[in-house]
Amino acid sequence: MEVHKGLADVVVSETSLSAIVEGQLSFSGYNIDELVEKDASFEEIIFLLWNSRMPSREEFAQLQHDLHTHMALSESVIACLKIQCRQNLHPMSVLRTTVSLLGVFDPYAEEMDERSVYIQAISIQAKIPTIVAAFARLRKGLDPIAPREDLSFGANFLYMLTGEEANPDLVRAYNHCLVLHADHDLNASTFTARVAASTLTDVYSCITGAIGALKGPLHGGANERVFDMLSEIAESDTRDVAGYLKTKLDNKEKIMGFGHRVYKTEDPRKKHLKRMAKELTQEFGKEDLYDLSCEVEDYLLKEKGLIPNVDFYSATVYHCFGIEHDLFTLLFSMSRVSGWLGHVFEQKREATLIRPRSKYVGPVNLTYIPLSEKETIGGNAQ
Ligand SMILES: CC(=O)SCCNC(=O)CCNC(=O)[C@H](O)C(C)(C)COP(=O)(O)OP(=O)(O)OC[C@H]1O[C@@H](n2cnc3c(N)ncnc32)[C@H](O)[C@@H]1OP(=O)(O)O
Ligand SMILES: O=C([O-])CC(=O)C(=O)O
Repeated sequence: MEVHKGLADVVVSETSLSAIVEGQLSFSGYNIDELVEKDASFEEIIFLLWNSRMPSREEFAQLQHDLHTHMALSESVIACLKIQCRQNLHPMSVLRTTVSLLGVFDPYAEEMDERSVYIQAISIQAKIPTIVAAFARLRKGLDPIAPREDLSFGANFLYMLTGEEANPDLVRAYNHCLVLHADHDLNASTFTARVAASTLTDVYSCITGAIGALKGPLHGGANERVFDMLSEIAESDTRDVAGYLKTKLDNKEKIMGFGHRVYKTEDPRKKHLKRMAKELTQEFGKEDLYDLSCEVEDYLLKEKGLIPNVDFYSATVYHCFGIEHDLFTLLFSMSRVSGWLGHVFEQKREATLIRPRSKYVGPVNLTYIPLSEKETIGGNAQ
């Protein structure tokens, strides 16, 4: 039995959502460079990932309407968020629990017909930004802000965080982030969603599992830790980039935001995020953060041949949006959920159970001794 550790390079399904070919990333045939350069809206990408084609104007308007209809949170969900504020929980755990909880309040949650599944999907997609913004405010003792029907998906999130409309440059940059993070082949969280969907379970279960997988530091959780690392270097007395990284590498620690299972020369999303990091740090007088990031990138490429992944420069970009660093991975999930849902639909249509094998390497032919025949430790029978 040949073992494919980590399923590296194993092709387990077909997809028409995203493709990585010769280092280029495309969504249903549209290169991400063009989508970003021509300012495709994140809502168009949601439609694209769910339908494998771009929307007409009418379809786009309908999707926006559906999103706005489902954005608001019920009092019950807000009450549960308040309870979670009192615990020392990571915000990704709060999101995971709250998305699962949405299913409790959704009368369609256990229905499997196409219309019900669409309502479950649109509700999850629409509510995640509202959950994140409400949680960000509640934990500071502030009231949540209701979503507005006249704002785009990204603008609404930034508005619900602060109660102020964000400036158009920031909204544009945030839309680019949403587009860039939307889907990415069979990454770990998408695979998690597809494994769950392959059992024909409900949509809430699939997305709850995917959020749990994205939270891990080797996946989406890296962006938060990138910021921890940059802060640690910046706040140290010496600001010794080379010394800091060398010690980590000598200790065989992984540097967050670097390395990738598929990309070995460049992550095609990086150039966009690096450009945005440069522009936004200039706008907000945080050039030191950008310069430090470039120093880290140069050192790791030169010394170890390591390249930044999507999580490296996104940390600096999200910081410039004024977002607390423990919420960074939630921003990622706000976008990636569009891809997860597209994959859930695709997997349900494929209707094949995902069930690989493992090679057994444990002991064999042991003799079972009943508990009653076992001596107790120290000889004292209970
Ligand atoms: C959205 C995303 O999920 S992007 C990824 C986010 N994750 C991170 O940034 C966490 C840090 N990176 C990593 O842990 C890894 O690069 C992963 C998990 C992303 C990819 O892992 P794999 O494809 O299994 O690569 P693998 O671990 O085989 O790495 C190959 C070599 O590069 C080294 N390497 C890879 N990434 C790093 C890193 N970030 N820091 C230090 N060394 C690294 C490995 O130690 C290994 O070295 P070796 O051959 O001497 O043992
Ligand atoms: O594809 C991966 O393994 C990780 C990644 O870059 C992503 O999920 O965006």
